[in-house]
Parts: sequence; structure tokens; C-alpha cells
Amino acid sequence: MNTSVVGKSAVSQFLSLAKPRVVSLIVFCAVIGMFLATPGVPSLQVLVFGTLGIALTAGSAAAVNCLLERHIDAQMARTRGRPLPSGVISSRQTVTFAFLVGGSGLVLLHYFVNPLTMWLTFGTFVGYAFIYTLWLKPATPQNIVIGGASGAMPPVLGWSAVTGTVPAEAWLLFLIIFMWTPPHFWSLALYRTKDYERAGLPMLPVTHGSLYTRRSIVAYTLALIVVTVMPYVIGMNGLPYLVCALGLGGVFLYRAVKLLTHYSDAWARSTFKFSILYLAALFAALLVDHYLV
Ligand code: HEM
Ligand SMILES: CC(C)=CCC/C(C)=C/CC/C(C)=C/COP(=O)(O)OP(=O)(O)O
Repeated sequence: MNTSVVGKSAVSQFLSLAKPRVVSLIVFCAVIGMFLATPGVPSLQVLVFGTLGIALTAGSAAAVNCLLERHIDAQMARTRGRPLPSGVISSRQTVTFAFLVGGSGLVLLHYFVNPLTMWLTFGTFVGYAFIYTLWLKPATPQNIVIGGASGAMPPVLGWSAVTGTVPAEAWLLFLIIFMWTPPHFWSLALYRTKDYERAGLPMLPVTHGSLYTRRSIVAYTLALIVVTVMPYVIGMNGLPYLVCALGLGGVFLYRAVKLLTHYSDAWARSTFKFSILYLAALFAALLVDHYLV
């Protein structure tokens, strides 16, 4: 996506700092974590303030990432139109925005949800905004595998918002997003390799080449399918979920294998887009099945 900011209103420029589309899926997964945590329905207070708190903190993390990566973003075609590299929003404004938005999110979580959720969300914020962005991303091609742990936290945050605990079921949902992240990101990195090379970032296709990356995508997609069967195996979800998980997984695997055997940028791009649809549909299936069985 070309995130050009020219002609946008001030509000939408600040909004774009918070990566609203990525954050929407993050919040979607967190909310489903809330519903899965209880046989009934979460309280309205947890639903409203939990969702708001997680969304604001995630948006703030994205803004900090935009701030810390403004020079790298300026070198990549996909990101050079963002508000900071294009000079529409200043670093100081971004710091203020991130502080106010993230601070409000954490305060809401602490006072209207529970301190555990606030601390877990704060840890996730630090994990993405600082550990991934500053340290892992420029250091190793495993950056997004390790850093994916932050992106995988939303259902855990949702679960802890409702119960104040994080049992094995919540970590299983974490594991699903964790295994999904490499095929999600590496599909994009395959057709954006030149961008990452130019910016000097050691993404897997840059350091290990296209073939190795495509094999890794197949491997992680297989692992993802195994992990998505687990909610059925442990009795957390029923047969309707299993059918959806295997159907979606089958399509993902077909895409991954075709990416390996018949590579094209267009196929990589459409597989990246599919990965987003996949995660949304899988979590929707977890939710619907939860109330069916
Ligand atoms: C380390 C983990 C992750 C990495 C490295 C990563 C990387 C990316 C990149 C580079 C893009 C393209 C963004 C753009 O063009 O502006 C993207 C898009 C996206 N990602 Fe991820 N992602 C990660 C985790 C996640 C997670 C956890 C979710 C949601 C649960 C997610 C959801 C999305 C969505 C919805 C988009 C599409 C955004 C749009 O259309 O503007 N990603 N991701
Ligand atoms: C508090 C909380 C719930 C935080 C969630 C963490 C979070 C926002 C994870 C999203 C991951 C993400 C947008 C990765 C983009 O990778 P990138 O930053 O390498 O992509 P870019 O090249 O587009 O900047």
C-alpha cells in the first residue's frame, strides 16, 4: 500500500501514524480472545475499556515505530509517503501523540480492566516499539520471528482482560498468530526485497535469498496448520471450527507451495493479502464455534 499523506487532513495524518489497518486486526484478535475466555459474555466495562486500551496502546506502539524508523522509511518506496519521512508531522508531534495516546490506553487498562492486562500490554508495547524496532529488526533475519511474539499477544491481552489470568488456552491463540507471522511477513518481503536491501535491513529474502524464504514459508504454514488444529484437540473448540481451520489452512498451504514452485511477485502479493484474510477468518471461526458448541 502506498501510504501517501498528501492532501490528507491533520486528523487522518495522525491516524496513519497509528497504522490503523494493522491495529484493527490486532484489536479484532484481542476482542475474540475476550469472548473465548468465558462461556458467557464479557462485561460491557471490559469490552469497552479493554478494547479501547489495547487499541490506543497498539496505535501508540505503531507511532513510536514510525518515529524510530523515519530514516529507514524514507528509503523504501512502500513507506516513504508516511507522515514523518514526508515531513508532514514532526518528531516532536509524534512523541506527544504517542505519549498521550499510549498513556491513556495504559491508564484505562489499569483502572477499568486490571493491572495484569495493563502490564502485559505495556510489555507488548516495549516489545514491538523498542525491542523489535531498534534491536531485532536491524540485527537478524529472524527479527520478525522473535518480534512476532509482540504481534501475537493480542488474544492473550483480551483473555487476561476478562479473567485476570493467562491460561494455556490463551497461549495457544498466541501460538497461532506467532506461526502465522512469518508467512504473513515473508510473502510481502519477497516482492519488496529490493526495498529492504536498499534500506540495509537483513530481512530473510535479503540475507538468504528467495528460495530459502519460500521454503521457510511452506515450513511455517505447515506448523501453523498443526497449531490451528490444537483448539479442537484440547476440546476448546468443536468440529465446525476444525473444518474452517483445515479449509483455510489448505488454501494457505496451496498458496505457499505454489509460491515455492511457481514464484511471481503477483502471487506473493496476493498471498500476503490472503494471509490477512486468513487470520481474520480463523479468529471469526474460533468465535462463532465458541457459541455453537
Ligand atoms: C512482527 C510481526 C509483523 C510484521 C513484521 C508485519 C509486517 C507487515 C508489513 C510490512 C505490512 C505492510 C504495511 C504497509 O504496507 O503499510 C503489514 C500489513 C498488515 N499487517 Fe502485518 N506484520 C506483523 C504482524 C501483524 C499482526 C500481528 C497483525 C494482526 C493481527 C498484522 C496485520 C496486518 C494487516 C491487517 C496489514 C494490512 C495493512 C494495510 O492494508 O494497510 N500484522 N504487516
Ligand atoms: C500494545 C500492542 C498490542 C502492540 C501491538 C504491537 C504491534 C502494533 C504489532 C504490529 C506489528 C507490525 C505493524 C509490524 C509491522 O512491521 P514493521 O514495523 O517492520 O513494518 P513497516 O516496515 O511497515 O514499518
